[in-house]
Amino acid sequence: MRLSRYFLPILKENPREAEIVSHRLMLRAGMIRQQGQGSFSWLPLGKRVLDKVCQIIREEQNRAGALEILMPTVQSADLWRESGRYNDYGKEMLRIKDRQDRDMLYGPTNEEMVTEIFRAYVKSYKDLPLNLYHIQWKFRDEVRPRFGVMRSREFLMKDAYSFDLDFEGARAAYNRMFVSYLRTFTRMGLQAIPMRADTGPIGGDLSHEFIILAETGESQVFCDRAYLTLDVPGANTNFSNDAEIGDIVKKWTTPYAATDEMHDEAAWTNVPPSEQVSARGIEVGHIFHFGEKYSKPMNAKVTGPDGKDHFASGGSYGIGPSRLVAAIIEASHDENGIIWPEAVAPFDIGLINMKVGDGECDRVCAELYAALTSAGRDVLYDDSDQRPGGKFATADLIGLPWQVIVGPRGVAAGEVEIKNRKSGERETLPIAEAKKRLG
Ligand SMILES: Nc1ncnc2c1ncn2[C@@H]1O[C@H](COS(=O)(=O)NC(=O)[C@@H](N)CS)[C@@H](O)[C@H]1O
Repeated sequence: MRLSRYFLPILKENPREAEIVSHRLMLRAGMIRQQGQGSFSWLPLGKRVLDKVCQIIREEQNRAGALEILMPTVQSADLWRESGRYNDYGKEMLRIKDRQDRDMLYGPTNEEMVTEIFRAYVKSYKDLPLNLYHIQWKFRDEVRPRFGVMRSREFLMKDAYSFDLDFEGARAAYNRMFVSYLRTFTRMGLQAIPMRADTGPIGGDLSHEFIILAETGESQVFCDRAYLTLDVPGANTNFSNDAEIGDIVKKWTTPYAATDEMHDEAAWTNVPPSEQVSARGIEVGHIFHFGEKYSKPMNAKVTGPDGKDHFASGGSYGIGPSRLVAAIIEASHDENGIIWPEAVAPFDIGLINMKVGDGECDRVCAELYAALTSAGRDVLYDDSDQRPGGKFATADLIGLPWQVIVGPRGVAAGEVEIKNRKSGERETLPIAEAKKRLG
């Protein structure tokens, strides 16, 4: 992609409304634009990152056996009246009237709707286990939206919903999602720690939040240092083996970890002081087991092996893709800007032409762009008329993992400079070598 043909509204100054670094950098890097309170447009650079985050989530949900669907954002209030949550949900729910004056709402979550889908088709335990998920926009009229997309009113959520015959099956479904989350956040370059959590308006009695440690996090968390070095399940994890998955969950829930709502001071004293980590954290995922909370009032039941009817035992599993974009920046930035982990970077390489219009520089840039692109790399070619200093600042700000710097002196010697954004390491090498190294 040529920068001269892209849409990247970089801000030179720090926007005063941004209180935390991710909000500041997302605005300055031209990734988002605020459209209203807690409501944002995703501009081209931001949308590329959001899509990569969603793709990793999708791959790991599919690996764990969940099936992707897509449900509407606007829901009928009648469904929520069946579960009893229409009144309970409170002021966070955006309530709407349609032209026939029917009560509608902009979905804050989809437990009722997915239960309606389930009860319409699934009648036998032989059709279980079933886990349906979607990646869909939600609206929650947060009393205090802030920190940009970290706590917005309209936000993207992956929400998965499992259905099983009994608690044993539902616990196995919960465990599969738990392990899937460990893999998901690791692939984004994040260290997420599962913590026993409160269940709130979703309900149930078994819940874990997945928290990444960051000093700007809204949650206060306490955990054993052991979590920082546990090895994350590999791509060969057998999600069909309940025992194997259960062992992984046991390993990841034995050392102490709790959010402040669930913190147990007595248990905490059993953790050696040298092993105690008390920090701020960002909740990037939250999983719940809630049994018959929705299937019973909505009469979603299956015939069991005993020939009797059983209300499905359910769970729901949320991840915040739009929040994750901000969380990744909180976890990976420096004073010059964002440092994208390769797996979610909007482009792999920033190609910087220090002297646009110079025949040799233009030629070498075109050659490198063609070679790297045909090698499958996403290249953002800064062919703008900015001065070199401004180009370097932009490249550091938007945080692409690699920069290739093409200058007149270098090309005269048949060389270019490559720079790794994370380490800051620079290396001058022959053009052919650069193609090989980054291609
Ligand atoms: N206001 C918000 N802005 C951005 N992301 C949010 C917001 N509220 C929640 N999220 C993200 O959405 C995830 C899931 O939200 S939740 O309320 O915990 N869970 C649910 O709604 C369940 N229905 C899971 S299917 C959270 O872990 C968080 O990462």
